[in-house]
Amino acid sequence: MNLLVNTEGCREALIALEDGTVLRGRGFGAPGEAFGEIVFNTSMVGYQEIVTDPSYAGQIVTFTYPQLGNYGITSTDAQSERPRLRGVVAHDVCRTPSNWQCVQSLPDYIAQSGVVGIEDVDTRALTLRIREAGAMRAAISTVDLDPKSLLSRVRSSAGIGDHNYVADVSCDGPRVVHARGEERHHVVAYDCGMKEGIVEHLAQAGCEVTVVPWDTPAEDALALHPDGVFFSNGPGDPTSVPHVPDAVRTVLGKLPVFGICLGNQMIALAAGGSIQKLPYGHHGGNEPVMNLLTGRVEVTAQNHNYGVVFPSLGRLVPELSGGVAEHPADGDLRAWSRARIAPVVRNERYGRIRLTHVNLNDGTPEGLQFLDVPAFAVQYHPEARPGPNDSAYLFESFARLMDGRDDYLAIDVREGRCR
Ligand SMILES: NC(=O)CC[C@H](N)C(=O)O
Repeated sequence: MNLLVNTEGCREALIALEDGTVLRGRGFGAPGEAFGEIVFNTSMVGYQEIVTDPSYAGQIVTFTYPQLGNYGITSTDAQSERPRLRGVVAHDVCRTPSNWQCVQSLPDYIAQSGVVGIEDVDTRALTLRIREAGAMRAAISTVDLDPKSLLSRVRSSAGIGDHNYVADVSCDGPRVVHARGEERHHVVAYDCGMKEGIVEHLAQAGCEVTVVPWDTPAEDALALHPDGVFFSNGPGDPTSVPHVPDAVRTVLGKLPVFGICLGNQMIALAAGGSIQKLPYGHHGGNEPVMNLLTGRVEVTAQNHNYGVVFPSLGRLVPELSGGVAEHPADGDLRAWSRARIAPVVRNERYGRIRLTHVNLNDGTPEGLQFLDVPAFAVQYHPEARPGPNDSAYLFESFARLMDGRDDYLAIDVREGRCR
């Protein structure tokens, strides 16, 4: 019998939310305090990929799956060099993981990076609060155990939009990742907090990838003579990120462009579109999305709080939108998926832009294709770290766009499967 008692998990801790919710639990990870925006993630596996996803910078993540850390931390699954989120909220955390690849426990891993965790929390109740009140400011503390005091400090803390988190998580200088197998194209990838899984998928699609810092002038990127430019995922409020929409604008029309998540938002902003904050975002591994060009539904991995307002990109072109001249009055884009139409708007800067993907849970836009310049983007995560591989074909789509093909998006999902 193992008589060793691990006292590390016995620290008392509080979590306080801006709406007045305060829950008591036990600390794990680093002791101390974490202030940030609270969101919930519904993935059932993949906590290592989630805690190392740079898009969570500035956020506290509540895991709805009740047990966290069972298979430990491996040397292969991290999406960046260290945990990037501010805090972790869990129901039950495992300190004795079991997995042949395990190199460390989750609590030790996040402690090393100063990330504070709280467990023994009713994460279902907490998630219902976030669903009702929306993503909001919150704090975990193992030092301030007075609910009133912690709550008032949460209410006077900075909001996520007050800081450009992209600058915190991007790389310091360029690096090159070689294509797997035969090199088909050279891509410059703007690292706004780029997940390692995206770099790998681009390399697997035959791209030599030059990863560059987020604020690289577009002229410097073009001077590398790439075949295409990629704009990555990243943290925070997209309207607080300077430079990148300008870089998109310089590149659009000159070279093929692909964007994922924050990259999609940067491309929409470059086209003069607007961004809205969703109530509690999409953070999980089972969001159904319809590809309006093929009618296929992809089960997707997602992690975003903001979304593009599709009508803000332009007026509908009825002859390319099944004769429809008005955007759906309630803003629910599932009307287009039911009608099996991929509507097209006329954008003042870039001409025709097509809606290619729609979220079937809430009718928000998930993909855009520019018809008069070579560019497309998705709001979700085709690299799926963690998540299903249904959308991995989009990396092959980018390669085909760089080959000059028009039909690059309407490919069978099975052709793009992860190798
Ligand atoms: N994963 C991402 O790129 C997220 C984009 C942006 N920070 C959002 O929350 O919407």
